[in-house]
Amino acid sequence: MSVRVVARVRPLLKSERDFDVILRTGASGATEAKSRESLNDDRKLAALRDRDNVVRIPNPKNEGEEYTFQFNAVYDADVTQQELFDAEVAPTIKHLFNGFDVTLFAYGVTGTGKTHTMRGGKSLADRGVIPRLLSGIYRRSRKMEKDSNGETTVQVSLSYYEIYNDKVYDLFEPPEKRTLAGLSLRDNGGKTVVCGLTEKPCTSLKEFEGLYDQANTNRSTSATKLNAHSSRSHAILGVKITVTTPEKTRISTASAIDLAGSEDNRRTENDKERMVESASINKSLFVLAQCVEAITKKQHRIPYRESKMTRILSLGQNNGLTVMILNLAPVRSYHLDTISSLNVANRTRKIEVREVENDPIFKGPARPAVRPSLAATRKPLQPLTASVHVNMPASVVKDSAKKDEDKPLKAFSVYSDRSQPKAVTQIRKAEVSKRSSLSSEHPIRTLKPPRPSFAPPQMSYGDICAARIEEMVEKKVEEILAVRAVSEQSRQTQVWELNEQLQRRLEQLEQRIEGTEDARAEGLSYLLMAKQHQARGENCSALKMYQLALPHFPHNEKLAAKIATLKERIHGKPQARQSVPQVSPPKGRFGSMLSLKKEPTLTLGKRQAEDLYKDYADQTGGNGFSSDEDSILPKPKKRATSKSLRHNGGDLEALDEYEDPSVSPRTIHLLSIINSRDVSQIKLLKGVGAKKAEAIVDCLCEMDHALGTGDEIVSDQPHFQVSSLTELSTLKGVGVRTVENMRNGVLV
Ligand SMILES: Nc1ncnc2c1ncn2[C@@H]1O[C@H](COP(=O)(O)OP(=O)(O)OP(=O)(O)O)[C@@H](O)[C@H]1O
Repeated sequence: MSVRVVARVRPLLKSERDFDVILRTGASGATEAKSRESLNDDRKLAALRDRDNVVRIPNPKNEGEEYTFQFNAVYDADVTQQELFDAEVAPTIKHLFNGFDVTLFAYGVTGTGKTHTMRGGKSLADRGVIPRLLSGIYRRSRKMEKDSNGETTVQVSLSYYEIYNDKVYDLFEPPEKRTLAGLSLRDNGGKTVVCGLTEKPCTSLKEFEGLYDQANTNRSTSATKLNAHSSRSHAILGVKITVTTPEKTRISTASAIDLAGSEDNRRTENDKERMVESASINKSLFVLAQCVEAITKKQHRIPYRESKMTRILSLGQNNGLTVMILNLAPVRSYHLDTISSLNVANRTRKIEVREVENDPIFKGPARPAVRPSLAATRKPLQPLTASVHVNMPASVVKDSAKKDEDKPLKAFSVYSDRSQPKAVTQIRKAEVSKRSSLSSEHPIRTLKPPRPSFAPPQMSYGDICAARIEEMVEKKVEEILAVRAVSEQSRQTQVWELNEQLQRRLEQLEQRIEGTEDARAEGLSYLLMAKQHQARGENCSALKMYQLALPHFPHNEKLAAKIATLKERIHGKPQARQSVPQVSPPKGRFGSMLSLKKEPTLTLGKRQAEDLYKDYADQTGGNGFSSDEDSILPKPKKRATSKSLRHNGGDLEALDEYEDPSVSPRTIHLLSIINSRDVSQIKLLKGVGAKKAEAIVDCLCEMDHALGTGDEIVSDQPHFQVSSLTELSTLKGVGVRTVENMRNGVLV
């Protein structure tokens, strides 16, 4: 069965206008919605399913031409949360209880309604797929338990985690418990599992709502220009259902995935932190698209392992049912992104998923464990006489049937591979010819010469009655099959052992390369950001990003050349350099907060530096800085000024080697944590507690105010960024020792 792909077009947002709509669906919108209102529930559902399942969008290069994409279903803006759930998700619940895994995931560009579809709003009507799914699961559980008079029990447990910047974090754990590396992944019997994930039993919908809401506060979301509550991570909710009857236990899992949306950073105007997230989101979605392409083209290598999200989603590898909800925005500003989403979804539709239910666990005496792949190719061998009869003349069959009545039933049940019946066929042939020879009284010499092991050479067939021969052959067959079964078993054991060894080796290798991969991904993120800065003409920021990328690609001549060209270009424009000293913070109070060895504005883009300079010039009546610089810049709080410039001596020299942030990935990582201003992350650094972390963030905020970039969310201006360890060591509450400690504790 293929992945079921359904498209959902969201309504226009307040800021969008009717005439910008470019997407057309087969259904005729509002009129159809009205006509559906008059129908009862079942017919409504049927009407929804019968709609024309196409999405039409103009060719961006030729508006007169239209592309048409067909999906399993298409839902317009007028389709309610309830209708979507009833049509697409409710039918999967019964499969879930029959032992099938179910995967539901929302895919689309940022701001197209994925979170609205999966989580939804607070009101009853607005609830999304996830709470409705849980409600359906609990309803069915109660019914099953009631109908079986309590003999069947259903247990539900939840896991919830996010993949943020390609690291896995447990959403049931508070953010301060997170480690920098996140949770690791492991392959377990063909499924990817997250190690150390919390699994919470959950007995009612109310309990679920409490857990889910609480966990969502731990999820990484932020405001971007395209979505005020943009998901910055992929969120995966696992609902494990254990159905226990007196005979067996069945476990199945529903995975509901709200993917982060791809972002066109020419439109988002993201800052550095959002850019890093965005690069990671875009990369994982790009890998997903590559996987989809590779699967549909039946390529040997599917790049699942290139991103944690694709590894977990395992599209086309997971058994059970998979539903992809493609979220679409109907307006022109999404034109190219919409076409690219439509293309990916269209390919996904062709991916075949094995509709295999999970094996039940039987109660009572242990049954022989048969691997599913073997079980599929093996079948119990019929008692030999039965197979012999198939090829025998009717008269002989009758005769022997009579004899069979007197014989005890054959109790053996040997399993054999389908590819092995050769031996049986041979014997069968011999049997048939023997029998026919016996019945037609043909001379014995027409028989194939008997193998020595079957009958002693001195034995004369003439002396042996048919029953005796049959008995001997059966005995021999049993012996051979028993030997085969044993050798097959030991072969299987060897294969399993080998597989396990390979698996272990693979895990070790993965652990080893994971560090390298992470570093590489980080390097790529910097490159991406550098390109974006350069495209916007922000050469200083671009240079900085290229320099940050350099340690990840140390022998890349092209990169080195790019950095050199950029440097030349920047130095060739003296006004940028000239502007820098003018915006550098005044000495005195402000200067005591930071080392002025490196001007803070160097961490800002050139354009911002110039803007900043203009701001200051305006305030001083166009004369640039006044003589009393303290009166130009807002005065920082007193406590931030107490830091003395104590780094003139040897301590700082120890850090000098790190002055250039491109020197070590460890330094870059440490600075990125500091610049994230996330107290929960900073306090986890070695030698830093909650108080110190808060003091650091306060100090950085004061720097923003001092530089006029304090309005974090609204302002397009960048925050003050710490760009070197020396600079870090001069922040309030941080000394050289602390910096060394922090740096030593960072794992990269
Ligand atoms: N079907 C819908 N009906 C009403 N409002 C919707 C619908 N779909 C989306 N919206 C609104 O559109 C906005 C963006 O939706 P949402 O946050 O779900 O997007 P998203 O795809 O999850 O974005 P991101 O990838 O950035 O997280 C929200 O204000 C949401 O309420």
